[in-house]
Amino acid sequence: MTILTKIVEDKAKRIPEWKEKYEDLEVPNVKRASFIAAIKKSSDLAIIAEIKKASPSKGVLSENFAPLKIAEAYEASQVTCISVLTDEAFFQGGFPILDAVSDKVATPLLCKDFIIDPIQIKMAALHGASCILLIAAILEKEELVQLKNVADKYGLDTLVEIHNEDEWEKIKDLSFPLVGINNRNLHTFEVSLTTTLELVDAVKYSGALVISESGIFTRSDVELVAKAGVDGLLVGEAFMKTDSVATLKEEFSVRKELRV
Ligand SMILES: O=P(O)(O)OC[C@@H](O)[C@@H](O)c1c[nH]c2ccccc12
Repeated sequence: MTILTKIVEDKAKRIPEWKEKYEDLEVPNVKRASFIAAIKKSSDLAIIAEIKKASPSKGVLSENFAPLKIAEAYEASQVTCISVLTDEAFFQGGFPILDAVSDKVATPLLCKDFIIDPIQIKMAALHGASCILLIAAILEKEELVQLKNVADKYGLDTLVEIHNEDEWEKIKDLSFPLVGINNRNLHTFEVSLTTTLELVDAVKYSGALVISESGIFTRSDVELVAKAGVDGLLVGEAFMKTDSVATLKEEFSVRKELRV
C-alpha cells in the first residue's frame, strides 16, 4: 500500500463525520478573490507559496509553525497566491488554518487537500478558499467532472494536478483551465523537474495555464521550468525553511517573457 492510498483511505473514513457537520450549512454567496485571474494578471511568473507544517515525505518542516505570520509575510512579499494544507493526519494542517489565513490576507487561497467528496469542496468554500485542488491520480474521470461542477457551483476555481502522461490523457478533453504538473510522485515521493519538462508542451497546447509543483529550491530550478513555458510555480518546502520569505520571493521572480 502506498502513502497516497493510505491518505485516501483515511480521508474516506472522515467523510461521514464532515457530512453530518456541514451538510445543512449554507455557503454564503461571497465575492472570492479569483485565483486564476491573479495568475493571468501577474506580469511575473505566478508564485503560489504554500503553508505546510509537515509532510509524509519530509516530516516536520517548521518546528515553530506560525501560519498567520507566514501568510502575512507571503502577502507582504506579494506572492500571487497562497496554498494552505488542510489535511490534518499527514500534513498537520487543517481547515481552521485556512479560515484564519483567509481572515488575515486578501491573497487568493488554494485549499490543498485530497478531495474525494463534494463535502470537502463545501468546507473549502466555507473556510475562505478561492480554489480547490483535484488530484487526477486518485479520481476517475467522471469524478473529476462531478467535483469540478461542485466547485463551479460555489464560485471556486479548480487546479487539477497530474504527474504523468496517463493522467494527462485522463483529463485532457475536460477543459480544465488550470493544470498543475506535480514533480513529486505521490506514491513513491520521488521528485524530478523532468516531469514538468515532459508534460508542459501538451498541457500548454490545450490552452490551459500550467503550474509546476514541488521540488523547486533554487533560482536555476525556477529558470528551468520557466524556460520550459510554465505560467507559475507552487513552492512549499523552500519557503517554509527560508529565513527570509521576501528574499526568496525576489530570487524566484522571473518575467513571463522568459518563457518560450
Ligand atoms: O514542498 P514542495 O516540494 O515545494 O512542494 C509543494 C507542493 O507542490 C506539494 O506540497 C504538493 C503538491 N501536490 C500536492 C498534493 C497534496 C499535498 C501536497 C502537495
